[in-house]
Amino acid sequence: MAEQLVLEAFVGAGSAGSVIASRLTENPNYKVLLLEAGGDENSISETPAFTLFLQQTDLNWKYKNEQVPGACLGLKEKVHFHDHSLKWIHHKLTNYLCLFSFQSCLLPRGKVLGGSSTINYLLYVRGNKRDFDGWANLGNYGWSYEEVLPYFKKSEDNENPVYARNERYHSTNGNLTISDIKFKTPLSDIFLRAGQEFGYRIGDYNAENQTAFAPLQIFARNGTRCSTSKAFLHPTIGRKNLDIAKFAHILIDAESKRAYGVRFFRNGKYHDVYARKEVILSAGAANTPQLLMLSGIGPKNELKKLGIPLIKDLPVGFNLQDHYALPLVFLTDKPITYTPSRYNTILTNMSYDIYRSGPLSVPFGIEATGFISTKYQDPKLDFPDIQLFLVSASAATDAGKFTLKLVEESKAFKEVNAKYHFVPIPMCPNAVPPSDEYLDCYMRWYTTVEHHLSGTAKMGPHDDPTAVVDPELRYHFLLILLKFNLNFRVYGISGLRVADASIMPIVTTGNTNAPVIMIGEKASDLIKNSWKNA
Ligand SMILES: Cc1cc2nc3c(=O)[nH]c(=O)nc-3n(C[C@H](O)[C@H](O)[C@H](O)COP(=O)(O)OP(=O)(O)OC[C@H]3O[C@@H](n4cnc5c(N)ncnc54)[C@H](O)[C@@H]3O)c2cc1C
Repeated sequence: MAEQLVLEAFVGAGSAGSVIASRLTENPNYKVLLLEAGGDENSISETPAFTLFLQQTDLNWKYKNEQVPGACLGLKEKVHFHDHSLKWIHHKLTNYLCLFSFQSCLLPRGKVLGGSSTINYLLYVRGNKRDFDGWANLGNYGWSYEEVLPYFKKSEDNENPVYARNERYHSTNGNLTISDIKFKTPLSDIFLRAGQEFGYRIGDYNAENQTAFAPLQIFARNGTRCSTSKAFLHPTIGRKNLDIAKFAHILIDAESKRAYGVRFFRNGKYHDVYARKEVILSAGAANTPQLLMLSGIGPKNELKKLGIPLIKDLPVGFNLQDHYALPLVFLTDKPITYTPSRYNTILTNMSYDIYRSGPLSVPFGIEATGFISTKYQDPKLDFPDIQLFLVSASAATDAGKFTLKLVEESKAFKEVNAKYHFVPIPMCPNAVPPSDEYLDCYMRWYTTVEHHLSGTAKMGPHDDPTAVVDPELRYHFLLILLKFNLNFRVYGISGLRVADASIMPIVTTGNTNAPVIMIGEKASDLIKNSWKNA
C-alpha cells in the first residue's frame, strides 16, 4: 500500500538536480525531497584515473544504443532496453541525427548521487559564447551569454590564480572546486607547443575566447573528484528541510492530467509524494524523457503503440544530440607515454595516497585540450568545430587534415618521432590511410560518443512546435492548461519543470557538465522567483 508524504518539491540528484536541491533549501521555508535511483560515491569514483572503470559498476545505468545505419558499425552487440519508451527514444532520435547517432555504442549515465558528474571524465569546459547567444536568438529569453555568465561564476571556485584574477569570467567563491591537473607526461607540453607552432594561443578556453590549446582544468578538489554531490549536497548535511532518499525510482502519476506528485518504489513498497509547489525533473537527457513518456507526455503515436494513455502530445525526445569522437592512435619510440611500468608503480601510488598528485590524479590520462576550427568553420568567429584531447597514450583528432599535420609535421612532435598508428579496416579494404575515405570509414565503424546526451526536452518559445519546455523550463502543456483552467492555481499546482541536459536546444561547444550545472543554478533562481511571486 502506498504511503502518503506531503512535501514541497522533489528532484533527481545529478549534475543539475544536486545544485537545485542545495540552492532551494538555502531557504529554510522550502522543504525538499530529493529522490535518486543510485547510492553514494565510492573510492573508485573519487580517483580521477579510474573514471573508465566506473562504467562497469552499478554507478552506471549501463544503457546501450539501438542499431542504426551509419555509425558504431564495428560494435557487434545489439541493444536491449527493458523499457519500451526509452528504446523508442533512442531508436527514433538516432535516425534523426545521422552522424550524431550511434548503433550499439555504450551510453553510460551516472546512477549515483551527483549523477553523471560522479562518473564523468572531470573536464571543466563551459562552451562558447555563441552557444548561449544562439539559444537566446531562438527565443529563449534570459539565456544569452551575458545572462548565464553570472551562473557559471556562481558555482565556481577556481584554484588557478591566473585565471581567477580575470574576474569578469572567473570566481573563487563557488561550491565547485576547479583545478589544474597535477601531473603531466612530456607529451602534454609537446602537444601545447605543436598547437603554438600552428598559431594557436595557449590559455584559458573558458574566458574571452574559446579557441586555444591548454592544459586541462578539471572538477577536482585536492586531487579527488569534485562531483556535484560533493560540491552541493555534502554541505547540506544537517539541513532539516532536505531529505535525500537514495535508491528511489521516480514515476510520475499523471492520471489527473496535472503534475502533482511522484510515485516511487523503495524498500519493497510504493510511496506517493505530493508537491505543494512544483515537480522538478532532473533525471538527465535519457531518463527525463522516459519518465515523461511513462506519464503520458510525449509523441502521441508512440504512446499509443506503447498503450500509455496520452496526457499531452509533445515532441519529447526528438531533439537528442551528442558529440561523436574519433580516437586515433599515435606511436612514439620515446619512453614518455603512460605505461603501467612507468606510471603504475608503488611510488606513483604512494604519491597519490600521500600528496593526491601523480598519474592517478589525472582523469584517464587526459592532460590537455585544444579547440580548433576546421575548413568548415570561419576561424575569425572563434566558434571552434573540433575539440582535441591529448590522452597520453593516444590522441583524439579532428578527423581531417589538421591533426595529421599537428603530429606528423610539427617540429615538437617530430622530436619524439610520433607517427600515426593506422590499423587496416577490413570492411573498407580500398580506403588508404590517412585519406578522407579512410577516416570516414574509421568513424562509422569505430565510432565513439562523448556522452554529452542532451536536448530531449528542448527549451523553446511558445510558437516553437519542437519545444517541450518554455524558457522558464516549464512544460508548454501546463501553461496552456493554466490559461484555460485557473483551477490549477486554486489547487496550488504551479507546474512541472525540467532542469537538466534535456533542455539544451542545441548542445554546447565542448563538454556538457559545466553548462548543466549552470542550468541548475539558473533554474534554482527561476524556481525561487516564481515561488516568491506565487
Ligand atoms: C562517462 C561520461 C563522461 C563524461 N565526461 C564529461 C567531462 O569530462 N566533462 C563534462 O563537462 N561532461 C562530461 N560528461 C557529460 C556530463 O557529465 C553530463 O552532461 C551531465 O552530468 C548531465 O547532467 P544531468 O543533470 O542532465 O544528468 P545526470 O547527471 O545524469 O543526473 C540524472 C540523475 O537522475 C537520476 N535518475 C534518473 N532516472 C531516475 C529515476 N527514474 N528515479 C530516480 N532517479 C533517477 C540518475 O540516477 C542521475 O543521478 C560525461 C558523461 C559521461 C556519462
